[in-house]
Amino acid sequence: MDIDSTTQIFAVNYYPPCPDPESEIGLPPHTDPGLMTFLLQNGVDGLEIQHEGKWFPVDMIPGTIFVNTADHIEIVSNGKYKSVWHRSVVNGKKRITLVMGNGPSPDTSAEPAAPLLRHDPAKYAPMNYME
Ligand SMILES: O=C(O)CCC(=O)C(=O)O
Ligand SMILES: [Fe+2]
Repeated sequence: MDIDSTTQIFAVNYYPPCPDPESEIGLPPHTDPGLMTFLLQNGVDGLEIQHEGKWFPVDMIPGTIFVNTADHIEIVSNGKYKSVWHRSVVNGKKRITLVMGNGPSPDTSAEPAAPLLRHDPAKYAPMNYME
């Protein structure tokens, strides 16, 4: 995969305090495009990741950056690293997150890395960022 030029996405998420967290969702389940996503937060937890069909809260260590594997890593690694399904729940506190997504340029075709195909068939067809 050619990564001479890249796509960087920067997003700020604001989750206001919610009086009824049980019946609301901050951000619905999704995976991120790109290779990896870096996330910082204001000390208030709310991110959850899915593992074997169940949701688990991320107990973020203060002062650290949380790194999520994203869609292109799954393709390039031929499925060895999965793109993590995640969502955000709300609670009674204001929550702010800074999210930085990193990936190849939009027209770059991502495909399973050739050395990984010596013993295994390709599980993904080549596709570009927008697909
Ligand atoms: O704010 C969060 O906890 C997650 C944000 C997120 O997943 C995203 O912006 O893609
Ligand atoms: Fe995300």
